[in-house]
Amino acid sequence: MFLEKAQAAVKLESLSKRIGKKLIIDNISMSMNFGEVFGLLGPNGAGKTTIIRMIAGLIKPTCGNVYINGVDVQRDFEKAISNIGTIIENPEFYKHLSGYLNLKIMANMYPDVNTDRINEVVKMVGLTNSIKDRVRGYSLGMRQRLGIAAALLNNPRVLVLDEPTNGLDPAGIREMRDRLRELAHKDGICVIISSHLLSEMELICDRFAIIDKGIHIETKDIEMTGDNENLSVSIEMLKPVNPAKLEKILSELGIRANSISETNLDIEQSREVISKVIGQLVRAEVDIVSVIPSKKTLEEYFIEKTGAN
Ligand SMILES: Nc1ncnc2c1ncn2[C@@H]1O[C@H](COP(=O)(O)OP(=O)(O)OP(=O)(O)O)[C@@H](O)[C@H]1O
Repeated sequence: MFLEKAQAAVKLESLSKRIGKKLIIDNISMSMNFGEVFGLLGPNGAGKTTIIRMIAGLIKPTCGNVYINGVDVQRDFEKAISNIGTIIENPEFYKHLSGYLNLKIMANMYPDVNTDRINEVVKMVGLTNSIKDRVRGYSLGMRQRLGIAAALLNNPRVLVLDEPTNGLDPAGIREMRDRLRELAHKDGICVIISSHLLSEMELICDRFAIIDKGIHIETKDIEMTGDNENLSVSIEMLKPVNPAKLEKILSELGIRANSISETNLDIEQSREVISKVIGQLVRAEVDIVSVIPSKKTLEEYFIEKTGAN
């Protein structure tokens, strides 16, 4: 267990892919860990699917290496790939059969997958109550989850999903998010997903890499997409206050607001200064209703980093 934690689940080392004259992936290096949901974020055509296909061993890199749990995919393909469960394209099922029978048929492809394991993966993706129903009656979200169950049959340590939220409604996306986070955080699986739907990725991922035109722009913790040093907050007041009074309080602290009205004050300052402002307002008998931090969205962050419009 200790070894698994120390070892990257997936390591990309100077990875490039050229198709014809086009350099689709340009010298990408990054690592994904066990127990995390890792996102590949980028606009259409950025190269996310190409990276995922190389991780899953479906296409070969032009140069560089992919290691799965320390095993080089090029050198020891079978051993490396035995650690991976993947859904790259929409999985096909026999619609007239139950979810359970579909899994049973797929389980026959593996030597060690028994009924217990089938029941286990069904539970992991939250399909226990409907697994005996025909797939024809499943919602898209349920089919996606059945696909994940199929990808988990062989007990992979790495799960790779290309655009898993595609086409799902908000409830389906929430369900998918909860399942994927549980697989990572509870079962210790490294879950890698790609998407260009930034707001959803912000909710699902622990870390994400921004990819643009085949280039790795940077990797970030989701927690760090908010401004590290300064925090933007909106302070709402119960009763109208003369803005001049508010301005005076701020100027005594040597700061200015982004905007001031009789009932609202927007400031962007360090946590310490924000705390002082709140203290001064309270001492000046300004009744505060709420202080709401406005976190930078992933979308704003992404646009800032890639200059995309
Ligand atoms: N077999 C191929 N032959 C030629 N070009 C290709 C091939 N596969 C991918 N590409 C090109 O490589 C680039 C990256 O494609 P890729 O599908 O990896 O992007 P993506 O980030 O997954 O995009 P999307 O979000 O639209 O799925 C695109 O410009 C695409 O046209």
